[in-house]
Amino acid sequence: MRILTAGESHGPQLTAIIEGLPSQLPIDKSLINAELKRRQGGHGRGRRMVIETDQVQIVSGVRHGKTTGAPVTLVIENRDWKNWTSIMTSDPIENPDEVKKQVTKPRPGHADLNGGLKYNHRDMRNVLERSSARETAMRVAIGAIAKQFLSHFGIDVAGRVINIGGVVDTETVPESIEELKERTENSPVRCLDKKAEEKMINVIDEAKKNGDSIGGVVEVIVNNVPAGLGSFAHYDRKLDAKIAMSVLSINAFKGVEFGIGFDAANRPGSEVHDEILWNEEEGYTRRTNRLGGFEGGMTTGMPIVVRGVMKPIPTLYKPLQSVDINTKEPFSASIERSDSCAVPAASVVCEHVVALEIAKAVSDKFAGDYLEEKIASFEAYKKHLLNF
Ligand SMILES: Cc1cc2nc3c(=O)[nH]c(=O)nc-3n(C[C@H](O)[C@H](O)[C@H](O)COP(=O)(O)O)c2cc1C
Ligand SMILES: C=C(O[C@@H]1CC(C(=O)O)=C[C@@H](OP(=O)(O)O)[C@H]1O)C(=O)O
Repeated sequence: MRILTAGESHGPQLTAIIEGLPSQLPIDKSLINAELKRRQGGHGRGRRMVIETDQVQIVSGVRHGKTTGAPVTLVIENRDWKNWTSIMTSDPIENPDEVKKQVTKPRPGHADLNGGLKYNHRDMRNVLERSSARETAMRVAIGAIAKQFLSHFGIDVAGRVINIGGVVDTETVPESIEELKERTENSPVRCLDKKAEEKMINVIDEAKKNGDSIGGVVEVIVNNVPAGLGSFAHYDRKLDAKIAMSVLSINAFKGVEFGIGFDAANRPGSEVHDEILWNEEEGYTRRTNRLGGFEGGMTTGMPIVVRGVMKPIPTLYKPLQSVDINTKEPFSASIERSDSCAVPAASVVCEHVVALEIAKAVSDKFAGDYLEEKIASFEAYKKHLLNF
């Protein structure tokens, strides 16, 4: 599967092309829109989310509700475009007043300065438009199609928030993924524990009041993954590595761990590795899942448990030292519209980027140009797993 996204945050639209989906895959647009709505929510989001009501348009590759095997093109319009048309389109030479609106004050923590230096943009709007996490709306739409594909293989993906600004949700994940979904859906910060939820909301409100921002940790769980997705044979076929790359590609994500993750450094091997069991109904299973579903770049058949840490949002109302690239003078940050915490939204994004990597791995392993052909290959492999 190959995927390309394009589009500026305040341009007319986001676009994606997905190539390599099998034909005959039913696509339910309302399920994609429901995921887009989930991404727009969460306590701590800024005013932009009041303007946008993200809806996907499918403009190629799907006919009568099913993929044809041709590239699928998705479009999400930016409602905010109408408020930015002049800034986005006026020529600064013809309209010198527009020069005043150029972005010359880079924000520490955002892509502004490095992007300006690299691409020689003295108006760093040319950087921020594309480095904006607006792009994650399209990543969710693509991931929502990946989830629909995975549902035919019984694979289910869900996510939650486990830390905001140091307030940790220590509640264990319920065994039923449906229960996990329902409980996090009813939380404005997408966590499980109600006491932690209240504290997380307070931490976000406090940060906002102080002109500051706050980050956190999200967790994604993937159930019913067969053993053997990915490969040990070459570095760029290791599925845990691909997932790690995808999680780190989410704006503001700075670290990834699987299962007990970094805590593995503090334990002896006997308290890290997952003992192997066998029974007739399930074949090979594990006594524990401390490695989060991966050994040797391949799935073990246990649930995948992956976490990502998001740094606090860079755009602050409280000034941080920076330099105007024209005057070279220090400045105090001007007040701009921004999220104060986007960790709950990012947990939805994380679910979808992980879903896409799993979908690619399933699609690679189970041959077929149409869905039923892939399912037949998957069923044969499941028999092999039981007979091995
Ligand atoms: C869902 C989401 C919403 C975000 N909203 C904002 C925002 O409102 N303001 C901001 O400065 N950064 C926001 N960010 C983070 C920036 O996009 C990110 O820090 C920037 O692209 C620089 O990339 P890096 O932090 O990965 O180095 C958001 C990130 C995500 C995932
Ligand atoms: C538009 C989205 O998030 C944006 C991500 C973002 C950034 O710098 O990453 C900055 C803000 O953009 P704006 O300045 O237009 O308010 C967020 O609103 C979105 O999530 O759909």
